[in-house]
Amino acid sequence: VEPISLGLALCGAAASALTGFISYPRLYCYFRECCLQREGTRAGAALQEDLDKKLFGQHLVKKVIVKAVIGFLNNTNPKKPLTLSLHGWTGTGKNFVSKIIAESIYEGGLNSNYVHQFVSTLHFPHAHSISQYKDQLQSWIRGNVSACARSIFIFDEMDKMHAGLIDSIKPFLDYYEQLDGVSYRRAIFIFLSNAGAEKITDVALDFWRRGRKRENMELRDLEASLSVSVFNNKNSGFWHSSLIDRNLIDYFVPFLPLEYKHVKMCIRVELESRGYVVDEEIITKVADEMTYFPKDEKIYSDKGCKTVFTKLDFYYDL
Ligand SMILES: Nc1ncnc2c1ncn2[C@@H]1O[C@H](COP(=O)(O)OP(=O)(O)OP(=O)(O)O)[C@@H](O)[C@H]1O
Repeated sequence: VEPISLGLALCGAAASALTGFISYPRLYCYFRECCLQREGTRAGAALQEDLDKKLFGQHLVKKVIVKAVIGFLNNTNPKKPLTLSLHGWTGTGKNFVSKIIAESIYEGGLNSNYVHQFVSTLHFPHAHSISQYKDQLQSWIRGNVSACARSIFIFDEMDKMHAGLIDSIKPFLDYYEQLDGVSYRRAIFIFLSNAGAEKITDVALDFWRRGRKRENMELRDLEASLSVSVFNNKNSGFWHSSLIDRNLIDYFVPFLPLEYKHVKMCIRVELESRGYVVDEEIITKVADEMTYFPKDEKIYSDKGCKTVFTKLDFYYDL
């Protein structure tokens, strides 16, 4: 074969491979991450499985998240983006659940090019720069949703966000078909916050004191009062926010404070994932080292499952 015809043949092969890639986008996405990579049933199954296996003590969260996210992914014509506001005590799984949602839709999870995380104290630290942050946030979201309709935005530490900043994204969360040629209706916005944690704890404690089972707690026991308390909380990032006022938050998701037995479950999973032998004595020792509230009953871990992992290092270094 002459070099020139070999060259042509190779070009032909490359071209047909390229056409193959273009006409088989799924194949292309097998090698490179794609927007809308995993949808509907596949993403839903992954989400359900991960929540069932990995998330402890949060029956309400499982129920709401599965229903909200799967329903949204299966909807071919959503009227607005999905907006979830996750609330609860520290270490109860808010970041963990957002990671699970991201991983169910994009294999790369939080590292995916289509998943964007904002941390208030890191990305929006200065009160005097709010107007600049508002512009940046809008153009950042516009740019990313133009590139991929199924973009996921996670706003951590909402309670530390300066009041008013989050309202700058209101147009994107509303029921518009398009804004300047961009449709935001397939995007997902997740807000994380400790605001409302006291309210959730009060309801949980009340249940416990009345001898009722935690698992019998229903969303309606919490959701309405949670949204009101977040709206009226000056340190919630949602203080008098038009996002709540205009009902643009689809779900307020309450994370219950974790009990001693849940802390033990977290430790056990961590031991298994590190490949250590599961030693019940160590699990009990680490769980006993955590502090629990309220002062008298000592039911809930005041750091949830946070810090149990570093405590484990101590035992296994000995
Ligand atoms: N309910 C839970 N079930 C299983 N593991 C959990 C749960 N809650 C927390 N964890 C474990 O503890 C770690 C820390 O929790 P996470 O970062 O999700 O807490 P958080 O609610 O976001 O806290 P903060 O409000 O302080 O940001 C998680 O990565 C996970 O390993």
